[in-house]
Amino acid sequence: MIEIKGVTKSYNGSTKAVEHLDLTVPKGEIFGFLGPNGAGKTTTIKMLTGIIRADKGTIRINQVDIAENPLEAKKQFGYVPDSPDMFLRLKGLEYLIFMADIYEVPKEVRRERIEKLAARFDMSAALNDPIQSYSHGMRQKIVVIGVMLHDPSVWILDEPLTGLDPKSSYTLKEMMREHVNAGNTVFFSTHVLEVAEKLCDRVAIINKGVILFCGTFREMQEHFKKNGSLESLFLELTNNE
Ligand SMILES: Nc1ncnc2c1ncn2[C@@H]1O[C@H](COP(=O)(O)OP(=O)(O)OP(=O)(O)O)[C@@H](O)[C@H]1O
Repeated sequence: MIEIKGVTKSYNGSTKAVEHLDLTVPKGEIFGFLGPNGAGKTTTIKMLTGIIRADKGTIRINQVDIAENPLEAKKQFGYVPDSPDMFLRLKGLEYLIFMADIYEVPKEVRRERIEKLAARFDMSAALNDPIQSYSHGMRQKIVVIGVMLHDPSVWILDEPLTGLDPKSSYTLKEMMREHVNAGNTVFFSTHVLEVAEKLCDRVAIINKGVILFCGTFREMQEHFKKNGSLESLFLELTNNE
């Protein structure tokens, strides 16, 4: 479960990237975070994951406050950033072992999980190659596998489907659904309305750091239809597909 209350963040003391954000994502839900470029999605995700601190407000993951108890809070979630270009000199397998070590996944468990997840994402044959040699989609997949290795209950994914081929994208979406069906939480950002429509139980729309809507996709469509001033934003999002 994710609870964001009264969260505000400015950069350089002036640019308000996020203002008075309130959001609760319960267990059992895939939650889509939508918004145009520069809306505040990545800033929110960086605060959720403890990479940057909120100026005001509280963020709790499974009841654990990210500012007060960061280590315990970080054990609750797995995070896939918007850019998977990291640890490029490591081989895929070395990266996964590194992730398993950090999260103290026992040796027998990690081997089984690596085999299973690599097979599911068609990555088994690439595990002994350096990440540097991977395509964008393969880098994305190795990061996703690394996150899933410690089996966190909350997944926080920043544009996770960008660059994935249709089969891997299908696999990841299928895994998101399985994860929430098992009583867990998935929070992900996207520009793509179609993905949100098909996959999310609820969505929020953020623009210029402010939440404009939170509810089901169908409710959102109704909301935008009724509110003419929001129509252009809706079109902007649609045009990003
Ligand atoms: N490190 C930073 N320093 C100063 N301003 C920043 C910084 N990071 C983000 N911003 C500003 O904060 C606002 C929100 O940016 P953010 O990256 O959170 O948006 P986003 O919704 O993730 O956009 P995108 O979809 O383009 O990734 C923007 O106005 C951006 O220019």
